[in-house]
Amino acid sequence: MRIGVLGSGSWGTAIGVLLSKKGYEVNLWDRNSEVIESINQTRENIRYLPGVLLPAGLNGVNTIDECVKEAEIIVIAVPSQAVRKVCEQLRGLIRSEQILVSLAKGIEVGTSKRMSQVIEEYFPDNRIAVLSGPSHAEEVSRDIPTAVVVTSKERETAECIQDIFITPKFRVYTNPDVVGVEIGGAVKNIIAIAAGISDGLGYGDNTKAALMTRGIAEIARLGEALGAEYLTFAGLAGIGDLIVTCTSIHSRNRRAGMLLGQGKKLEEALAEIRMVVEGVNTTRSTYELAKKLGVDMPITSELYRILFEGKDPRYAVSDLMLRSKTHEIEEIAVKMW
Ligand SMILES: NC(=O)C1=CN([C@@H]2O[C@H](COP(=O)(O)OP(=O)(O)OC[C@H]3O[C@@H](n4cnc5c(N)ncnc54)[C@H](OP(=O)(O)O)[C@@H]3O)[C@@H](O)[C@H]2O)C=CC1
Ligand SMILES: O=C(CO)COP(=O)(O)O
Repeated sequence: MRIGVLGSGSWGTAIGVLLSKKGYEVNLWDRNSEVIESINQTRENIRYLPGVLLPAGLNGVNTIDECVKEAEIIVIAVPSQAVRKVCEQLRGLIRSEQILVSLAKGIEVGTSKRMSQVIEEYFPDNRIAVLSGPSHAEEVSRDIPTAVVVTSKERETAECIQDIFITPKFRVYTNPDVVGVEIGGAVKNIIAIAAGISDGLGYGDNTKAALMTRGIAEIARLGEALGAEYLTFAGLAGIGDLIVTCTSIHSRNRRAGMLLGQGKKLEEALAEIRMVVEGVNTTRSTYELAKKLGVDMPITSELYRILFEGKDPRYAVSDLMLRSKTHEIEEIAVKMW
């Protein structure tokens, strides 16, 4: 089987390593031909995944056409705001029997669309799957045990991708809740920036636990308003990914937050990280979406003010603490009192 991976950033490369180690022939494309040349010559992605040997079955290619032409599976591994641009480039190159797998975790700015919705706009006749969950590229590429989830509208598509991606070190579960899996994967990045800010300000474990727990509450509120199943947020794409992103040294979202908490400006933080920090754009799109749907998302709203209106993070924390007092879980309060 041949698989085409679009985007040789850290995640595209790590997934390329996993699939080629499993014996598939993997073509890896990137818009930057120097990266591809360097990958083919040195067998390492020095910029995005240093220290990981790229197997011989992982082949860098220079054109998107060459990458997808003979592939049965096409993996889209670019940042979320670039998914539409890549779909534009794929127009006329895709056959209806090819399965498209989205790895991007974000919500599109301007349309508030999930990534599978963007892809479906361009390729309505193709089967589409989404792979998500707690999975840092630095660990997956080094065979560190990881568990993720794959979702699709069709059970067969999810199970097909499960079979292709699963390894003894990369356990893949299926979940039919496309909305829940995509919302969990996208919105946890907002909470991870907030958790990083808390660390950068020198706050403690209590603060972070509060942010994570109240964070999953607002993620689930948004998800349910969009039709997701509440229990998905108790799973790998929900609390699982939230835990790893809020606590890992590998998380770019958390690291960006730490720099903001230490007093850096957003532009300075992003320039220092030099990789995508999905939570920034997703804060904008989620803030707009929550406003439109009338969903209360206090952490997202405060982060929006910090990122885009220059609010001092310390005032944001105290404004969160001083909100009017309320029940922890409204449904339980109504049921039991
Ligand atoms: N890294 C991880 O551990 C994980 C990441 N993800 C998700 O995967 C997605 C990709 O992230 P990741 O690989 O980490 O990002 P990186 O920042 O590591 O790499 C992004 C890659 O996408 C390329 N790119 C950026 N814009 C475009 C564009 N318009 N057209 C084509 N290529 C483009 C970049 O090219 P260039 O160098 O030229 O800018 C780079 O090769 C994100 O949504 C992320 O949330 C999900 C799970 C784990
Ligand atoms: O989604 C991820 C891990 O599951 C990657 O998170 P970061 O983009 O914050 O590094």
